Amino acid sequence: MAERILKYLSENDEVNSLKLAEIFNEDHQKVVGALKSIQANGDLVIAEPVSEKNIELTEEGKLVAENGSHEANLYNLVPEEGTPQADLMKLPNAKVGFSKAMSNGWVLVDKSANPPLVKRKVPQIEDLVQEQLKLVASGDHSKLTDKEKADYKKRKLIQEIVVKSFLLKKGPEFSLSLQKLETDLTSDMLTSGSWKNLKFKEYNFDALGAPPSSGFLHPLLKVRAEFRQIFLEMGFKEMDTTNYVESSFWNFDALFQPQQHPARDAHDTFFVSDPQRSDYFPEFYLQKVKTVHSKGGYGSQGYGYNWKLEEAQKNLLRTHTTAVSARVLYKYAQMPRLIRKKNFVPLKLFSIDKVFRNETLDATHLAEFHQVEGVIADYNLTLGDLIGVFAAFFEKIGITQLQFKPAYNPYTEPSMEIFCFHPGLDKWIEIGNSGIFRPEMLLPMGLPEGVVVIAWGLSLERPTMIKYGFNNIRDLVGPKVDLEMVQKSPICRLDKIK
Ligand SMILES: N[C@@H](Cc1ccccc1)C(=O)O
Repeated sequence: MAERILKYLSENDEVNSLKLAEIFNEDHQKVVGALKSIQANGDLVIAEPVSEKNIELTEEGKLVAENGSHEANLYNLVPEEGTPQADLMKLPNAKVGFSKAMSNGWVLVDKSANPPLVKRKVPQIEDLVQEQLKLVASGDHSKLTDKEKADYKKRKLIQEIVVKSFLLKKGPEFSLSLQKLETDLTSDMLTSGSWKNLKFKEYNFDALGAPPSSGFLHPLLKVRAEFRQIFLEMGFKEMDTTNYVESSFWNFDALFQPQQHPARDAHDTFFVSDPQRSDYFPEFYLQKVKTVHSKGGYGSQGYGYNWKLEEAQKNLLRTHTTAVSARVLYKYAQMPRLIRKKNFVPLKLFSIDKVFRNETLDATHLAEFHQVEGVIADYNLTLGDLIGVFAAFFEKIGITQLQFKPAYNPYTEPSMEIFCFHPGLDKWIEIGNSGIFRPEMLLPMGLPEGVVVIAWGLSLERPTMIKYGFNNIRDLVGPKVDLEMVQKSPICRLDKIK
């Protein structure tokens, strides 16, 4: 094809690529493809982009061109003696057909009859609409007046399209043949020095690449990747959240949640039946947790109840990733070198993973979801720091308007619910929960007094639903998910809202 184009140009001064496609009886796209490979060889051909407006038939327009206009079809159905209007109106497209046939003066309504009859007003008609649309179909629309074009456009019978093509002329390096371009620089070419005389194909950085046949990332994973990137940019390290099964001890007790706390109830928590219990706990720490719950300490009076090991041993599907934060903070507190007062190494941690709650399922709730959690430990942190970190974190995901509402968590004091203004939905929505971990949680772990830990958590599903415009969580997670949606969803960018 490329050589045919060059030959044609050697005999003619210029030609449009659309015209060439017609002459060669080939697809225009193929001509353009061949043109690109000629251009890769150098300035053999000059190609000026041309864009022209054209009109073409819509799907409905094609039907009319083939079978006649709605008004003509209606007229043809009206018998000599007339027909009841109600019967006529049952036919497809009768409404448009009738009103056009009336305004063309083709039919009339005889109201003296009962029921009223539609009758022919003229003995014969000419279906100009069909004739003109046939012309458009054959590529000639010069006979249509602007008014007619506007009318057919309004009736959605034709549509305007922009046709892009190229005007081709000989270029300064014009030649009749193409040199084969090298795509690889080989060691042979280097040792023999032949590369000096060879022409190399240019990289096409715009190439789309072969579509992968599998391995598409689900939108949730795309948003997770974006959140992870933000945490990493802000200097956070990722916690290992690979164990979904936790003991009640780490999920609740370590977090100073009393054993009668309603969240432990089977209504909210999925308990594991096999293995039902965990046996190993760091004994020294366990005793401290027991004491702080039952008797208090560190300036707290505790809850004053009889803390039971059996309750703490119960295995469950973790209800929040804060269980992992507790484990990691405890481990950290066991590393004396890192937590020594004068050179305490501050911690910035995050995790994004699944949690499980036995909730009533509805359009926005499932029994499992992902939590995005951030934790910072250092001396002298305040609520102001917590708010400042949020401002920075949420700005990176495009949320700039934040509001906080006092809340209650057994393990944080103070606690704040985080709301953001969503310009798309035009309202304030709750996106997360946060707070400063209580001394009753941190001091039994062995963290030095004075170390403050601020933390927050949000769901991954909510921003994903907002970002991708889902109203029902079942469209995003579960057996009803449309796999094509997964393949077609674009990369998520949590762009800044200006
Ligand atoms: N764990 C809390 C979120 C949270 C994390 C850290 C601090 C405060 C709150 C929840 O499940 O909602």
